[in-house]
Amino acid sequence: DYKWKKHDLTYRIENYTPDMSVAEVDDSIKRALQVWADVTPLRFTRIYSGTADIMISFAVGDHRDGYPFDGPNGFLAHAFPPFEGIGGDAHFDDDEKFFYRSPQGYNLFLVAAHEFGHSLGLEHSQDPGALMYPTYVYRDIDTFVLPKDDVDGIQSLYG
Ligand SMILES: CC(C)C[C@H](C(=O)NO)C(=O)N[C@@H](CC(=O)O)C(=O)NCc1ccccc1
Ligand SMILES: [Ca+2]
Ligand SMILES: [Zn+2]
Ligand SMILES: [Zn+2]
Repeated sequence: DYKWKKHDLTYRIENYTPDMSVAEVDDSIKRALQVWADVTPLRFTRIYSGTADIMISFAVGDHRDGYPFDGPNGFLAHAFPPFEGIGGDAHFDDDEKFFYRSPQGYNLFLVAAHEFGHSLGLEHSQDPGALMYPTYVYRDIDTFVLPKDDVDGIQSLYG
């Protein structure tokens, strides 16, 4: 079980997608981390330079980590479990169209919340209602509540 040995984690947004405004990306990322902070002792602090525990970036195709992206659709993003170095980092495929609030395309908040589950040590879930289910499902982000399977999963690591 990979898990963070500390509860105060830092994150850094290294670059931005042209699909959304900077403020919309910042808010989506912040709220996606808050989903997990709400149910654990974990706290997330944003930094603007240097190396954060969770380095967040948008990339296309081969971006030199051995897991190249694949153009539109297919893989949307990936994140590394909490081991040293690249562990925790989340990469988003910028060949996707990310949205802030529209049900079309892919909602950045939902994708990021899923990825940060991986960044914190969660694997995929078999529960079709879980956020950590392997494939993206649109959900109304205004009424989004972290499904029980995901709460149980993260609390088994950091409860
Ligand atoms: C084997 C991994 C690298 C596949 C990758 C993933 O799970 N990233 O976390 C991924 O991009 N999965 C696609 C689905 C797929 O490739 O079939 C996805 O939609 N991931 C983002 C996602 C999944 C569930 C809820 C929200 C977002
Ligand atoms: Ca893709
Ligand atoms: Zn990557
Ligand atoms: Zn995943």
